[in-house]
Order: sequence, then structure tokens, then C-alpha cells
Amino acid sequence: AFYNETQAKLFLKFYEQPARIVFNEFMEATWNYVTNITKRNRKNMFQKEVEKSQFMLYFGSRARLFKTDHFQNPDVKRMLSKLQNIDKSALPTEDLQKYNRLLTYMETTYSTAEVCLDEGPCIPLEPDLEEIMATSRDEKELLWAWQRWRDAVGRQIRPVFEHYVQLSNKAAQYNGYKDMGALWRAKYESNTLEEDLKRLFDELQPLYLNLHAYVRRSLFRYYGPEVINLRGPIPAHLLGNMWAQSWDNILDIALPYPKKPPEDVTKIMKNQHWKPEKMFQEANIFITSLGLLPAPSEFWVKSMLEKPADGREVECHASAWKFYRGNDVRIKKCTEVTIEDLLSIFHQMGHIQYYLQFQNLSVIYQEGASPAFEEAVGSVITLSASSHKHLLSRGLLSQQHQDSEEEVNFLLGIALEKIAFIPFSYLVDVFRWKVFDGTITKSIYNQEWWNLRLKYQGLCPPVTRSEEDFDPGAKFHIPASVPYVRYFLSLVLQFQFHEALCRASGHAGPLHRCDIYNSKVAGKMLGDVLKLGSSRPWQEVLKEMTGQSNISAKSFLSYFKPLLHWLVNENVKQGDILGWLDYSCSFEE
Ligand SMILES: C[C@H](NC(=O)O)C(=O)O
Ligand SMILES: [Zn+2]
Repeated sequence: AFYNETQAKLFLKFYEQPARIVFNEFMEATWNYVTNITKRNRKNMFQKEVEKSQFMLYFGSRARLFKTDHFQNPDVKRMLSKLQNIDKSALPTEDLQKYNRLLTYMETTYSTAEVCLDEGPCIPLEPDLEEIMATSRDEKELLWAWQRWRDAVGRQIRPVFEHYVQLSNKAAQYNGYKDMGALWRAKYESNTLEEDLKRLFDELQPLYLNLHAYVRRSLFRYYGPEVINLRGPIPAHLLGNMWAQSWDNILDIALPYPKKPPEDVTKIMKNQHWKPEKMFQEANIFITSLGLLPAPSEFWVKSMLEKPADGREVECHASAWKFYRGNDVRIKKCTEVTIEDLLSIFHQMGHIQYYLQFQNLSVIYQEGASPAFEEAVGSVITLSASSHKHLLSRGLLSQQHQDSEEEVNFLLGIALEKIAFIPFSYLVDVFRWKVFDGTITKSIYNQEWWNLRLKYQGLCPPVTRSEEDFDPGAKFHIPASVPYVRYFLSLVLQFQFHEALCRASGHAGPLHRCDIYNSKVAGKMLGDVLKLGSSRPWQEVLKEMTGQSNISAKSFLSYFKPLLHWLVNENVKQGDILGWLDYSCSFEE
């Protein structure tokens, strides 16, 4: 029996209140676990997870009973169709409980892993191993940290990951998708997603290839010809980051004009006795200067802004949380006083702002217009916050004027974060989509991961890898089953937003000098997007904001145009080739 539109409206109305209660209890239980990893908290989380899944199965299956073809109200149709995708909750109970155990085992293994020195202490990823990867310039020490982290995490996760893939695909099929990759891609409401991704990647390739060649030359000068092959890929442990996903920590090695080094903002923050709370207040000040909503008092009371000092095990990977109860929004982050963490806090506070802005919508619409929109909001604010003009105005820089060479140094610093991230953010889900659709079978997980790392990033493993290893498992989002292509799309989107907001704020001149701080016009433009949540297709939202209905790399390219010219000239001057004709690190015969 198919029900009519009036009954559909009642059904959706009836859904709201219980949904808020069930989701709130689930979020509280999950929060309690990740901020205090104990058996009891895990058991409670599993219990709440089952309850949430039963609730979603009840409503998701009934939502399929409505024939909406002749319905008049587009909202009712959109809400019913969103209700139908219940992800892993579609699994039979014992499969679901097994799946939840696998997921929690992988995520907790990652979050509690430590690397032990031969004699002496064991050190965790945050902050210790990340600090080594960011600041050590000793190739052997970098190799030690890089390899031991992968031994401690990737190898443990590999056997479980194979079962996770099977159960993920089973859940996807229950929801009517051929595999979990298809279910993840469906969130973008686009039947041209994969070609759009390929087009954007190709448009950005010249930027990446020129940056790669230039950084390879810089590393060659620093570490010498035994370590760097000027015609080959770059060893993955030398880029200032455990996953070589962003290279901003090796700006000192790659600085275009070393006689004009930029001021060290981290040092200035430490000299000014910045504390984590002040870093969050700084982001709040920026956001409220746009006329957007302040972080509510509950945020300051309930968030975990630092790694607890009481010995508790916590999940340190930074994330923003909503609890389906009005102003109860929180961030969990093991904050260190560094510029990198300050900018990461701007990113997380962008998620918080989205939650605050869409809280009056139906629960069904309380998410970003697309996962990429959610990621882009905080990052677009960070683009202004990291500008020379803004840091100067906030007393985090003292040098008034930036000459053209200093400006190249600045742009290279932003490029090491944003341009380096292009291929990494693209390949993580290219890998996982192939794993889910069966192209990459479990016997070749690691070699296929490194094939993609070579093909797209021009990186190679600094030591021989085998199928005992599972290097993708050493990156949070894989054991945590968090999709990643959202960050690639956000990279492009955040510059498209930035250009629109800068124009709205009355900015004139190069895009990289824009700071929308204090612009109520820009704030309103952004707020209007956030208030919509996922109630409208993201293409419509993008058109209203920027005038374009498709995601475009034009803004990204124009932001870095001055730098591309400089890089091309530099690479020609050095006689450097773009790309990596050779295919392996020098150590391999
Ligand atoms: C870019 C992505 N950010 C996040 O997870 O918050 C990462 O850390 O890899
Ligand atoms: Zn994010």
C-alpha cells in the first residue's frame, strides 16, 4: 500500500523529535568514548549505535513505501529520498555489530598506537611523531618515524580492513548501491562527479608539476644526490608531514628568497604566551567580525581543546561535533601552539558555524550542501586569516610591508599547503573506490596504493614495501572510514568561495592579498549559504552565491597565477624536468 502526500508530511513531522533524541544520545555516547577510551564507554557506544540503527531502519524502510512521483511538494520528496539512505544501519543486527566492532578496532588502534624507542619511552602520533616529521631535518630520523608509524598501525589494521570492505559493500547493496564507493559518491547528487573530478585535477596539474619539480630541486640541494633523484619521484618521508599530504613544514628548505625569510608566526605565538583557548577565541573573533554567530557558552564548557593531562586515552584527530540539541556544538582537538594548529582551528570553527546556522532546519537537512561545502567553509575563512594583511592586523606579524620577493615567499608557503594537497586529496578515494568495486583486490592493496602515490603525487616509499604493510591504513580517514574526496573538492571550492566573498567585501587587487575580516557583506553571503544546510542541491546554492552553477578551478588558478610564473621561470632556469621519468626511489635496484 502506498501512502499519499498528506501522510508523508505527517510521517516526516513525526520523525523530527524522536530523531533528535536518538541522534543526541548516540553522539553523546560516541563523544564520551573518543574523549575517554575505556571498555565501558565503548560498550555504551555500541549500545547507542544499535538503537540509532534500529531507528534509522524503521524510518528508512517506511520512507520507501511512498510513491512520490505525483507529490507536489519538492521538499517532501527530497526529505523522503534522503531518509532512505541509511548506510550501515541497513545491515542485519549481527552483521552491524560485527561491523561496528571492526570500525572501532581500526579507529582505536590508530588513535592509541605508539612507537617505542629501543630503550625508553613510547611516543604517540600527536604531538610527538608529527613534530618529528615537521621539524626534523635528519633523513635517518625521519625514516625511523615514518617506518615505525606504519609498522605500528598499518600492519595491525590490514587483516581487519578486508572484512570492513566486505561488510561495507554489503551495507551499500542493502541501500541499493553496487558498492560503498557508489554510496559515497551519491552524496554529491551529480551524475558527472568522476569526470568533473578528472577535469579539475587536469586543470590543476601544471601547478602541481611545477611545484613538485621546484621542491625536488630544493630537497636535492639540501639532502644531496644520494637521497634525491632529479628525474625521479620524491621519497615520501622528506616533505614535513607523516603522509606527505601538505608540505608547508619544509618552507625553510624550499624558500625562494632565503635572504628574506618570513617571520616565524609559531615563535611569535609562543613569545606572546598564546594558549589553545586563545587560539579558539581568535577564530571566534574573526567569525563574529563577519556578523556570523559566536561559539555558544556550551562550546567553551564541553569541548576538548587540548590533549587531557590526566593520562586518559583519547582520539586526537581534530573534529567538530553537533549534538542535535540547539547550541550544543563541540570541537575535539589535541591543540599545540603553532600556526598550523591555529589555521586548523579556523577550519574546525567553520564546521561549528555550519552547525549553528542550520540548527533550525529539519534533522534531515542538518548537513552541508555537499560534504565538500562543509569542508570549504572553514577553509575559506582560513584563506583570509592566513593572509599577510590579516596576521599583521592581529599582531602575529610585525613587518608592515611585503616586497615582491617576500610575496613570492608567502605564496610558496600557501602553495606548499594547498597545491601539494591536490593529488593526495584526489587519490585517497580513487584508491578506496577501486577497493570497494573490486578492481584493487586485497592481495595488492599496498602495491596499488604506491602505484597511485607515484602516478598522482610523484612520491615513492623511502624503504621497500610489501603486502605485509598497509600504508593507506596509516592515514586516519582509512581506519576511521571517513570519505576523503570532499577535501579535494573543498580545495577548489574554497578558492571559488574566497573570490566571491572577496568581491562582495569590496576587495580590489590580487586575490592572495584579500582579507574579508570585518566584512558584514561577505558574512551575510556566507551565512545565507550555511542556513540552507542540505535542503537544496549544492549546484543551486553555489549559483546563488557565486553566479556559477558548477565547481571551477578558475579561482584557484588565479590566486596562484603570480607564483606559477615564478615557478616556471625557476624550473627553466634550473633545467628541471616536470614529472618523474624514473619510477622509484634510488634505494631500489
Ligand atoms: C585534510 C584533513 N582534515 C581533517 O581531517 O580535518 C586531514 O587532516 O587529512
Ligand atoms: Zn573538516
